[in-house]
Amino acid sequence: MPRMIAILGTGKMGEALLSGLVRAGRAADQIMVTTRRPDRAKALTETYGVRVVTNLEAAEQADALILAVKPQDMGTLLREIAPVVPSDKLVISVAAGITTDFVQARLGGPIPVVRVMSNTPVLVDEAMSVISAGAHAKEEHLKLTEDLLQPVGKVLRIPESQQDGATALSGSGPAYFFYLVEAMVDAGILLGMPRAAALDMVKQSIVGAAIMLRDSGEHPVILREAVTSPGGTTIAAIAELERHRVRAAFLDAIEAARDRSRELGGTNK
Ligand SMILES: NC(=O)C1=CN([C@@H]2O[C@H](COP(=O)(O)OP(=O)(O)OC[C@H]3O[C@@H](n4cnc5c(N)ncnc54)[C@H](O)[C@@H]3O)[C@@H](O)[C@H]2O)C=CC1
Ligand SMILES: O=C(O)[C@@H]1CCC=N1
Repeated sequence: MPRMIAILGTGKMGEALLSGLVRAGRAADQIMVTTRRPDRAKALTETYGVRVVTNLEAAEQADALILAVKPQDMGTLLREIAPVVPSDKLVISVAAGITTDFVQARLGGPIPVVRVMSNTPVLVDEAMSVISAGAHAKEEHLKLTEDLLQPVGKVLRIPESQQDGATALSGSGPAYFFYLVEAMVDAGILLGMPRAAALDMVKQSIVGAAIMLRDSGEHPVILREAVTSPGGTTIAAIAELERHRVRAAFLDAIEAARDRSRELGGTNK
């Protein structure tokens, strides 16, 4: 395990990872964070007891760097820290679209880079994190990355060529489920239910369905068929979803997210 870890760019994702490291038992004095805003620095120190440092201090002093700035800010950050990052430092990038080649080229030298796409359920130790090794990252670097991420959820190794797809599927994935919940609650309102009651019904349904899917080992088609009585209510709803081409909309939507991930990597200089 790296003795000192630094998170550079501690926004929503950076903080989610920070909270996971702390819950997993890492001492606050073994984590450094960087931010752009002084009020954010104060809040992170007060909440987690971690040291807020500059990007250069983090890059010099930490054994592993987690880069969690937006893809659009990655080029600037890498240019800033490149002069002080030694070639044996593990660099983990969690940014959508940013390739390990992009990071290596800007840091210079044979730096071990691991690309990660996680998601916000890191906050409840139920993240889906997918990881890929850059050209100079070895088994030990993948193992270290897994050790960091396993306490906050599931970790899967994938080829880097699948990272943009995974970003669209599991990185953005939680947002699709929240969107679905919003839409279903609206349907409850349309049917005359109080908002709070509709939200309770939908939340418990999605949690129950998610746990069945995870724990039963059954295929989702089987689970859906078990709900769908012949001539019943569910098939009436499914018929409307099919009529509105909701499945096709998901295929197009996730393809668009994959394309946007590629674009974010490509447009950054
Ligand atoms: N939000 C999400 O669900 C997920 C986000 N990601 C990735 O995580 C990264 C961050 O995303 P969010 O946390 O949503 O964005 P965010 O905007 O909340 O966080 C980025 C943070 O980096 C800081 N920052 C920017 N440039 C900096 C610099 N040079 N030095 C220090 N701090 C700097 C910003 O002030 C901000 O606090 C992105 O690359 C995104 O693709 C990955 C998976 C899921
Ligand atoms: O929306 C985004 O760009 C980030 C990457 C995956 C989830 N959120």
